[in-house]
Amino acid sequence: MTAKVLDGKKFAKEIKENLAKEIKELYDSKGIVPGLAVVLAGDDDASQVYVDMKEKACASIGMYSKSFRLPSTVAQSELLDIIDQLNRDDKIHGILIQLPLPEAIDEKVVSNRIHPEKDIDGFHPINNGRLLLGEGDLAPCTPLGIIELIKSTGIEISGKHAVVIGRSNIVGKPTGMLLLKENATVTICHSKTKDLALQLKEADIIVSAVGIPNLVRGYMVKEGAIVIDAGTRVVDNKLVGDVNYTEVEKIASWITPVPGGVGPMTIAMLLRNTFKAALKR
Ligand SMILES: Nc1nc2c(c(=O)[nH]1)N[C@@H](CN(C=O)c1ccc(C(=O)N[C@@H](CCC(=O)O)C(=O)O)cc1)CN2
Repeated sequence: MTAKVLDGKKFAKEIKENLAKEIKELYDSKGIVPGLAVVLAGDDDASQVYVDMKEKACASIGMYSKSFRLPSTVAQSELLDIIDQLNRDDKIHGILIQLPLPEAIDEKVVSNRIHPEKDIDGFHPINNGRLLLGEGDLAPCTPLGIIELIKSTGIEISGKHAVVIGRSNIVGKPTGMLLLKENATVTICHSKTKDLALQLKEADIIVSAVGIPNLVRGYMVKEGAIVIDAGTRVVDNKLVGDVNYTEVEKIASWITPVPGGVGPMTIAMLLRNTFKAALKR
């Protein structure tokens, strides 16, 4: 068997084209233009690229965007003031603090300052709590993109055994919750998991999100599994995931590439969350 490729880049483009139509309809019917504010602090190269990508994506679908590019020495109080101002700004429906933040800044304090209705990253404890309860609209973007990719295979998630590798608050845990909401039986593996291969062998769906190249090998994967690679690591100037693609594509039914799989879906879901937040106003 050779796995079919889950082309996140192509799928994200289709989602953005649909959103562009919906944004036009929203403007024509209610005069509302969804607005996203992106706050970047520090000079992390990858973050600069992601913020540029977000600005371009907004412009391409007719969404208003406003960016703040602050030095790594920015005071936490200044960041909080900016968020307070954006919380009050009627043109802004979504606020995103690009992670990682400089070390001196408390990520939790800053993220929690965003009004839950404008928290299009879905990181606020209120939105996390809603996700845990199987309610709410604003879940984190990468996990939402992962679910969309799995659904696009046409394979029913309900009743399947899904194994998520990684327990981060941004990807692993919320992906587990979203899979549970879709009635999968979910196992979350992490650095203390004793026998990863044993867990994976029973998985119909594997989502790996740890940033360890070559973690998921061909022999660990069940024939016909869907394998989603949300890991990212730069090795020799190249972006690589967690999955040994060459080995796993021979066993899986569907597989995401890195790059071009989960990454582009993150931005598509960010735009969709911002649109949803604008609809609620
Ligand atoms: N506030 C947030 N910060 C971060 C998030 C997030 O969801 N919210 N996620 C990541 C970075 N990220 C978005 O912010 C992101 C990562 C990767 C991609 C992407 O499209 N990657 C491409 C490759 C792009 C390239 O480097 O050339 C791919 O995988 O094909 C988009 C967004 C951490 N911070």
